[in-house]
Amino acid sequence: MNARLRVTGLMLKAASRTLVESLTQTFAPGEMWCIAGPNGAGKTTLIGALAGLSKAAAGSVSLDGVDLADWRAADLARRRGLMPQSSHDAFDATVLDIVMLNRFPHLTGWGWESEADRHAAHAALDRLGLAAFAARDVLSLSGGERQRVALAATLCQDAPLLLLDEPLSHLDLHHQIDCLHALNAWMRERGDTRTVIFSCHDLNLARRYATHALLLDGAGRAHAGLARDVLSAERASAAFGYPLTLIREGGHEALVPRFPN
Ligand SMILES: Nc1ncnc2c1ncn2[C@@H]1O[C@H](COP(=O)(O)OP(=O)(O)OP(=O)(O)O)[C@@H](O)[C@H]1O
Repeated sequence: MNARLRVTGLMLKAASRTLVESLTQTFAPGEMWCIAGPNGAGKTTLIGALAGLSKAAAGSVSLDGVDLADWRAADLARRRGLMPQSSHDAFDATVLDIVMLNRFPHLTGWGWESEADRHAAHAALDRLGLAAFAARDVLSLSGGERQRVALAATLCQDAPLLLLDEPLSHLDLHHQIDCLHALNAWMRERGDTRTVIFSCHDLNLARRYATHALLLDGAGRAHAGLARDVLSAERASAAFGYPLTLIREGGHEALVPRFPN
């Protein structure tokens, strides 16, 4: 089961501002894409359009050759998972129940969860080091713990296309790396049939873990390609309006700001 997302001539606007002028790109199975760019560049807007939640000013987005607007909601939910930037919990619920909610597209018959759904939820919690949290009230979690639960829920949906809006924003470095490892492992175990698209402000994590990057410059331009080519010191400096330099040390690379003296 894989998914091929195709964007053709996509134009995105916010009021009178053009966020993306014209984007044509395929997001293929086995690829992990990072959407990067300065605040307000349009990362969340783009993810909304890729998910089929918001309408573009022009162009189209198709999944497996079918325009997103033509998908039945239930079928689309089995094909793409979306992790929004934040989760708002209004009621008490256990972490396990929250994760299990994302099995909804797979339920059949009377809509009761099966043993397989329960197993998938526990496996997703295990994958993100959250097994001990299964019975905890979701309202008692810290921001970072809640974010990892949201990622576990999205993985539990087991859709071929995952769209993750800043999945690492509340996490410390250790958990950021653990989550990217977990995503990588999830993709590999499924024979690189899955496509992951996530937005992220940490260019070094993106360079290390993403196969591809889409860099929005906030002025309508979007650079797409292999992560290390797109997130170069030159391109990133221009997009973020701050001089960056690439340093190399013992086989590691990092983009660092050139702080003024
Ligand atoms: N209804 C609206 N009217 C005017 N501008 C809007 C509206 N909705 C969104 N915008 C603007 O669109 C731009 C893109 O927003 P978006 O949330 O996609 O940016 P982002 O790249 O995800 O930013 P961040 O890194 O801060 O999360 C922002 O400048 C935002 O203020």
